[in-house]
Amino acid sequence: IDLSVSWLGLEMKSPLYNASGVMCRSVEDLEAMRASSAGALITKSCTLEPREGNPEPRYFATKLGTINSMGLPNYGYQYYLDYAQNYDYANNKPLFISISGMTLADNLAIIKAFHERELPCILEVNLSCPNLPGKPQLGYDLPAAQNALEKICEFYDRPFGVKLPPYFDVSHFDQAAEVFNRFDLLKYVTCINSVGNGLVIDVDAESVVIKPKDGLGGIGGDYVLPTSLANVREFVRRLPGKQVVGCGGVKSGAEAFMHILAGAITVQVGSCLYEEGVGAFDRIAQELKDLMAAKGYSKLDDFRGKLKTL
Ligand SMILES: C=Cc1c(C(=O)O)[nH]c(=O)[nH]c1=O
Repeated sequence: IDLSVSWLGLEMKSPLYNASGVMCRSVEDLEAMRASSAGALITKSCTLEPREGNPEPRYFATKLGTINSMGLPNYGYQYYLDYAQNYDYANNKPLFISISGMTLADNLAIIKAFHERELPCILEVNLSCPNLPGKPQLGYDLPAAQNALEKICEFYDRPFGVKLPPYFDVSHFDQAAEVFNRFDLLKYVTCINSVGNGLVIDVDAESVVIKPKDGLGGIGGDYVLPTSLANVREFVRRLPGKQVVGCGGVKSGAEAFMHILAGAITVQVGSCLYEEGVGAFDRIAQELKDLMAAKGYSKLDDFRGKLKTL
């Protein structure tokens, strides 16, 4: 059973890696990811300056998933640029860098800094952080997203990706795809980021469970699986020549299989990785292999994008 993926001129031994934000803020986290059986690693979205993030508690897990309002805590882009500069690309799994500047100017400055160093890492522009009080998600402001992509593509000349929020209306899939299809160097989209501004309530305490935004936070885990699968399948249909990375609700081989059946090129693990640790990559990969074997598949392309309709 072969789980390898070849895309973006990269080779991955496993389709599984972390969702940005989980196990990727510090060098220790990144080294744990690099030492794991994940097929790649992506850094925590970074800003121009280091950020503490939102007040705690800002993360909570339930039986069905997670809620987070971290508020973009990160060590500032220079920290991740240093890591990317010292990374041994020839002998390691692919490295992705997530970028989420507080303003367009910040995003352009960070991307320029990476561009100047001509590193093999792949940039992923986050259009979907739901947890910055007062900051609308670029992914939900398509003219602004298009403007940002135009400004980036004025100078950035290498393949890159974007991290998308979930969309819930077919007209929005159409409108978003119309923007993304304008940019040849935009080679992939990652669907989805957390489902923004959910509210988890503790009945006993009669209280919210996280402090920021009076309890509102991005939702992940089982709660979001059908939404993430729909976003993957709808963007695969609408973005010819681009790839879609599946993210959302992956906790076993079955969900990884679903994402790939829906057309995902690779699959990210967020909430489950946060709760279980890097062992999740070994377990999920084995479950995926067992599922493939039971179905007579020997490689991912045997079933990728072949979701049947009725
Ligand atoms: C980059 C900020 C994000 C955060 C955060 O740092 O609050 N949480 C998410 O679920 N998704 C994000 O994109």
